[in-house]
Amino acid sequence: MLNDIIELQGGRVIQLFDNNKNASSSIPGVELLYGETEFRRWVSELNVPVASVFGLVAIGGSFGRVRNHYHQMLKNSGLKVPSLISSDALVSKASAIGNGTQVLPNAIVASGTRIGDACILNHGSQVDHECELEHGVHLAPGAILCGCVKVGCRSMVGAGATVLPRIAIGADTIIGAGAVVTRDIPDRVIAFGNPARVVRQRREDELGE
Ligand SMILES: CC(=O)SCCNC(=O)CCNC(=O)[C@H](O)C(C)(C)COP(=O)(O)OP(=O)(O)OC[C@H]1O[C@@H](n2cnc3c(N)ncnc32)[C@H](O)[C@@H]1OP(=O)(O)O
Repeated sequence: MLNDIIELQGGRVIQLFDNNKNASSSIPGVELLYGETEFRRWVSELNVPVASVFGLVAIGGSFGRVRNHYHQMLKNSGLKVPSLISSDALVSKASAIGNGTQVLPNAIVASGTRIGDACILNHGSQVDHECELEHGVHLAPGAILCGCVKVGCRSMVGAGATVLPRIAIGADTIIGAGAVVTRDIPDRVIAFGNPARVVRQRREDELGE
């Protein structure tokens, strides 16, 4: 989908990178290189100014920490890391969206919201007035944040979950798909159900590198 949005906006993907040696290119005609060393070599051999090339991290799921890491790596390499907003999303001019954040088709962002860097607002997600999302948050498809909700760094709100007004969700937390969140949820836990209850802590190895 990111490639579709990029092409619709007149851009073109020229290179893909992955850490997984078994991965293959998802875009016909676009080469896939592996690992950070290859990335740095590619940047050093660019025959255009590095700041004229855009970079984006395409890592979803609950890997906010990994997404933030590579977002920072792209920025440190000198690439431009803009937000990518689908023309089929509805984003209030009175909202602030951070670098590297991706807003996919049918997402809605209301006025007075503040969204950090390297976030994903997936298809059909809704962020109502005056919400605050820290860096690396992922709203899965159809997740709904009512007004004045806060979501901490790297947390994920699962598909179709609803978070009631003025609720605060901590950092590195996952709200399970379909949950209805009626109370504040702390850092680094998994919570789901209606009403959502904390089910367990997240282990270090679940947070990514
Ligand atoms: C484009 C995209 O696809 S973006 C990605 C979108 N992905 C999502 O929205 C997924 C969000 N993740 C979830 O909802 C996951 O199920 C998690 C994170 C809540 C799983 O948490 P875990 O602690 O690992 O739970 P686990 O999978 O071991 O399941 C434990 C029990 O909870 C139940 N359970 C798991 N998730 C949920 C849920 N969201 N709501 C209700 N019950 C659930 C399971 O059925 C299982 O029940 P059982 O013990 O009776 O068999």
